[in-house]
Amino acid sequence: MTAQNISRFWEWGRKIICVGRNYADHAKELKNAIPTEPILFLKPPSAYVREGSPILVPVYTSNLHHEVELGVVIGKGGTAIPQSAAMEHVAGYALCLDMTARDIQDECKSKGLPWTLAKAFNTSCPVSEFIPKESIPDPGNVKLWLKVNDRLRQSGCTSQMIFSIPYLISYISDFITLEAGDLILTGTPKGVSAVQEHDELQAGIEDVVTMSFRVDRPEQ
Ligand SMILES: CC(=O)CC(=O)C(=O)O
Ligand SMILES: [Mg+2]
Repeated sequence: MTAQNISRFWEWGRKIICVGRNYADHAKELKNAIPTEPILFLKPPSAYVREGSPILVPVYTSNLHHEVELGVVIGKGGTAIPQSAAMEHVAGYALCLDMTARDIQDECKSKGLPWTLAKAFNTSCPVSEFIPKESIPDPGNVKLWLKVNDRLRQSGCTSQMIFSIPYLISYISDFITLEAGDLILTGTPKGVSAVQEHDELQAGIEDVVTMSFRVDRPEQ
């Protein structure tokens, strides 16, 4: 195997592990209980989409939501990683969107079914360029924002997370072995809302990165 460059982590074909309801203000806006333990779900590597390519609205949803999130890129794998060593496993970060077919998620929730079709479809994980670890000295205190067609929809700070990044790395690695190239989506702050075909999404981490994506329908 040729040497892989972590700054192109989306090409590694590794796991995307997502944390749900990690911000109390978002849990409340969807009338969900505040979790006492992290809620986890997965996206496949085929969910990645990079700037220059569109976010495609699945044909089966009429309520596709944006969720802006800080992504943590794992640089060194491990199992049962203690919180005290967790940050040694981080290579860097990425700004991410957890695109969610909210109507499908609501239906799955009411039937007690998994969220796969709501969360893991193609292009459900737009990502920014790789952000080296040194560029975000305190990942527990960074401001995230998202605009749709120039209107601010989400603005939050990772200091509002219920479970910290070291806690999440340690918790996840107790159940799922982390590997270099894995990405952890750390949850979204409040302000999630629907997007439509032709919308322009812009998102950023204050003073660090911005990215933009257009929303489209797949060709039939
Ligand atoms: C209710 C959700 O979709 C959970 C989620 O993904 C989040 O970021 O919170
Ligand atoms: Mg999310």
